[in-house]
Amino acid sequence: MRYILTFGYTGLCKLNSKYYVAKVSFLSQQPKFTQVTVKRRCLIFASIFQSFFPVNDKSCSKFVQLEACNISHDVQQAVYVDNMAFRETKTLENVNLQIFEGEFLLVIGENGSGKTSLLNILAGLDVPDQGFLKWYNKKMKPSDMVSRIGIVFQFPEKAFIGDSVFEELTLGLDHVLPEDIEEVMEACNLNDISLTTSPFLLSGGQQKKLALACQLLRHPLILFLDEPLSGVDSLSRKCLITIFDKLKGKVTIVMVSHEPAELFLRADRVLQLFGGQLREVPESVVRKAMTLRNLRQNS
Ligand SMILES: Nc1ncnc2c1ncn2[C@@H]1O[C@H](COP(=O)(O)OP(=O)(O)OP(=O)(O)O)[C@@H](O)[C@H]1O
Repeated sequence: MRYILTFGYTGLCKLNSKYYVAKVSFLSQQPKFTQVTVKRRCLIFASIFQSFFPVNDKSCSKFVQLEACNISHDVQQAVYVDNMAFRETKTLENVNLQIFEGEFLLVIGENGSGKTSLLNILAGLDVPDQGFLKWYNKKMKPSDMVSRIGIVFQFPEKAFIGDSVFEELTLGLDHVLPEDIEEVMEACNLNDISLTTSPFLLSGGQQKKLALACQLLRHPLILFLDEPLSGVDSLSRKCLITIFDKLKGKVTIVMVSHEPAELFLRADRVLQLFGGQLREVPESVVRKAMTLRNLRQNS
């Protein structure tokens, strides 16, 4: 079998000598095809792609010939951090961490414990003073990672630059189908918002959902989410959690939260930042915390 794929969830296919991008939607999980000019071929993470769109003769519709090259099955670690310290914020010391492809990692910790600092380093926005960090066993260059990392900041409005919701959603993207926009807006419970509205005029919760919608349109390999549920109402909370459930296992998610009730049992691992170091919260502790919470809610 031959196929060419660009990074992530985007497949390149050939039909009648023309190339098409097969975008596999996070949300509907259906491939959509858009004609493109091929600029480069590169390594793909077949395991991720296949979880969405199993690549075999049956799953490719008749008219799609998936072509050629370079498939890597051995990429397991999305992020590897060795003995890292970040002293600028006086928060992180000797942090060791491996994040696996497709994992949903939840990082908890008190205010000021360094969760955002850690996220910024993992996303390549800050450089540690000590230790090192690599993505995908160095198979991806940091410059390539930039476009493959999605980050939703704690205060996303600080990062908005578009004059309208539409501009914010499509900034830097070549091919955006109107139905893709519609799909993410609906999934993020933003369908009542006009695309011409300024992102700065949205409420805090709407801005958070817009920031996530922007990232979903970009099909990141790793999604970093800083307090995604804070400041959103219960309906939006449910809708965001539904999105996280859909993404789970298909994209690597690193989420920071200090109010993790709904997230505890969804995460594959829960890590706590304490005294500058990361420690794993055992599953038994997570389950006990959830049981106590349920008991309190029901009493
Ligand atoms: N740019 C900066 N320069 C210096 N110190 C900083 C900077 N940013 C954050 N800090 C400090 O680093 C510490 C950790 O901040 P960080 O935002 O990483 O914590 P956090 O766990 O995300 O907190 P919260 O839960 O309140 O969002 C805090 O004491 C903060 O004052």
